[in-house]
Amino acid sequence: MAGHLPSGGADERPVAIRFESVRKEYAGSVAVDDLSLAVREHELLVLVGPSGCGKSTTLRMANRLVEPTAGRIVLGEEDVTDADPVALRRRIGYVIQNVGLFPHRTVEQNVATVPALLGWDRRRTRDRVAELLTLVGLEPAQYARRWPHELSGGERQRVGVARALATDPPVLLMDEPFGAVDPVGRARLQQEFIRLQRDLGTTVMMVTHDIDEAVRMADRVVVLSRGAHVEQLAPPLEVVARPASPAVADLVGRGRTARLLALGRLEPADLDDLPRRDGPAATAPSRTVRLGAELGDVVAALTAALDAPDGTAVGVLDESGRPVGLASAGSVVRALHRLTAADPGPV
Ligand SMILES: Nc1ncnc2c1ncn2[C@@H]1O[C@H](COP(=O)(O)OP(=O)(O)OP(=O)(O)O)[C@@H](O)[C@H]1O
Repeated sequence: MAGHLPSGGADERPVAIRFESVRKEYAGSVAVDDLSLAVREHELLVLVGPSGCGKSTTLRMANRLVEPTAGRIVLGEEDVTDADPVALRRRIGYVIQNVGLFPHRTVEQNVATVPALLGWDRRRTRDRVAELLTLVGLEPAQYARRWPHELSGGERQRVGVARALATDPPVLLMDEPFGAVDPVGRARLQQEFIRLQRDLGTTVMMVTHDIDEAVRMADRVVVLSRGAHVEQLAPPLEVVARPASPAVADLVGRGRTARLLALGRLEPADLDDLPRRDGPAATAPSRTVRLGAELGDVVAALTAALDAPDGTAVGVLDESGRPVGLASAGSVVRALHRLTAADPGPV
């Protein structure tokens, strides 16, 4: 799912938000020590790290809900510390856990919060609300007049996203946006949100403490440790395959193989050769996968093939459906070695 930006391409894009040597102290204790970080336009950047490492503080400094003690935050060309905080927050969408919908306003009124502040006329507001509710998968006729307490957790979260997107802000900040949603609803919301974000091209900076959510959603992951110290900033597969420090390895450690299987893909170097035509008669495997398939899908195909007479390998087809080799358990292990090698080239 992740990694839709061209390899390395994120670094060539213009910067949407830049943190320059940012520091935040609370009554003498340091929440963010010395953070420098650039969020590129249109990217979905996810901050992940243990509780108390400074993720929320970092996010909240971008829209001036928290004032930095030192350093600069630049939004596009503009120093955020010079911006009027209220005007700034209208330009930056913000979604938090449990959404913070206004309980005594309907769904429609909640989504229309910022348009109302901006003095949009009724018709424009109503059209935009309908458009946004449709965008986040809530049928306007069914949902616009409901109250927040008449919604499920996932539906509330969708309304929160619609509200944050009401004026089509170029930048969206999200703090544990799906934290209160059950695991099944959460996975669906994540997928839908990624699609929405790509369609709209919104730059998103998101905070989570869930490494799985981070690697599933991010274009790039920032792993933080105490004081918002950057342990690693890289695409998801790189973080999982080659943790840059013991702290990252610790975060990724449990379930790392499963994550590699979800993120890694089958490449030509992983394959077993096709049986030679003049060799012992071999039946073509009945199951096949595509070159470039997720390793997890290769494992699933191998597992399903176990009952077949030729059960230790599956055929591999290229884009045009031509057989190019076989994939066995050995292929999967080779792929894992390749991905986690010290210098595997671009991933
Ligand atoms: N308003 C505040 N006053 C004093 N200390 C604060 C305040 N807000 C945060 N802190 C402290 O700053 C540090 C970083 O907090 P922050 O909320 O940014 O962490 P976090 O990584 O988002 O944590 P979590 O995942 O638990 O939400 C913590 O030690 C916290 O106790």
